Amino acid sequence: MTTLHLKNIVKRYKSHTVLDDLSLDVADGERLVLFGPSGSGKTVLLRLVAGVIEPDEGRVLIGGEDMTDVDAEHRGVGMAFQNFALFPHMSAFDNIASPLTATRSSKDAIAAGVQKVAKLLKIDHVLSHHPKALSNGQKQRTALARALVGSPPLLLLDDPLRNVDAKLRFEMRLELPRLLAAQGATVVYVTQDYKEAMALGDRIAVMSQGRIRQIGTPQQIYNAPADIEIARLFGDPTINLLDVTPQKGGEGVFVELSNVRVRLADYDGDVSGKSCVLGLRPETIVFVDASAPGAIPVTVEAETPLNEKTVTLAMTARGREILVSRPAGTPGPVAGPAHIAVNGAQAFLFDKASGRLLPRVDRESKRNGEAA
Ligand SMILES: Nc1ncnc2c1ncn2[C@@H]1O[C@H](COP(=O)(O)OP(=O)(O)OP(=O)(O)O)[C@@H](O)[C@H]1O
Repeated sequence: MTTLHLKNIVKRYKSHTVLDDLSLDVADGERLVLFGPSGSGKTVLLRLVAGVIEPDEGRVLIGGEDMTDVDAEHRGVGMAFQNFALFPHMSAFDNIASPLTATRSSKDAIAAGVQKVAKLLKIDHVLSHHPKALSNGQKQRTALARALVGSPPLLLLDDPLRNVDAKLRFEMRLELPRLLAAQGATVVYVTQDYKEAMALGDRIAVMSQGRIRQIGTPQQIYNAPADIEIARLFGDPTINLLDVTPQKGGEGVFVELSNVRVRLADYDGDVSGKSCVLGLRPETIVFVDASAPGAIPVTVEAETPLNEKTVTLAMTARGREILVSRPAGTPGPVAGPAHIAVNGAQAFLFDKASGRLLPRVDRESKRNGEAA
């Protein structure tokens, strides 16, 4: 295990600033996921940590040591990239063994090391095969095995599941955390898949345009996305976003949806009269009877049954579209008039002009303040 510190990294390609004064601290043994849209700079950042490319400005510290000017092979880093990058003329065994061969380990030690990691990744039966005789999933595991075999204290994984089929990706998403924990390395893991990010990361750094926009645990980011763009990146189906102007009434702050008041318990009067965007996760909305308190009339337009959930598109009287998600197998309306209820305590308010999440009332400190 080791630590990684990036200090004020700048990387430019001609006039294009790809990494823009980026700083990042990864703790000993932490699994940090770099998550962001295509082109946000994730791969460049990883290659820079590996020592494959140099920053224009800033420092890279591994285990507290300044490695900015140290060659890739002397950084003690294991890497696996999305395109596998296996040597085509070598067997899977030799591919996996290559980092150990480079350090002149004994033949027995190499064989034992390769066998152990190949068994862990369930590719011990294809070790004699050349890459062209391996499935994509086996290639991906071979590349991963090569990254793991030298037990590097810092492991860099660049979207290693991108080129594998959905079934294997699902399995690996379950297996990888255990595997990486057993390895005991500090891990920086790149993905464009928010589910993978949430399954694998102790923390997630959300990147966009060469900067880290938010960093936190998966739950922190899901439950308090820093802005609308991040809220949209996490969640399937995507979060509902509705223009609203909160008001203050006797019972606190509320917004009106089809003339029905939805109380926002986590917000105070500061947001009253502001142009806002209300964020509602589809899984926090439920279908209810017309007589239920807070029932909002809608028309059900379409229903999409997926494996684990059913997603319904509903339309309010004012023509606002709302997605509702419920676990598969639970009953709900298929078409026509219906009613939904919104849980205001699980809603977000974003400032419409800046897109930033508006601060919620810290109930704990409020309570303490009142007690004092
Ligand atoms: N060698 C290079 N020369 C010029 N521009 C480059 C080079 N390498 C990367 N870039 C640019 O840097 C930006 C960030 O690229 P990067 O590969 O890091 O994105 P990414 O977030 O990893 O995307 P993806 O998820 O699609 O892999 C892109 O605009 C890319 O075109």
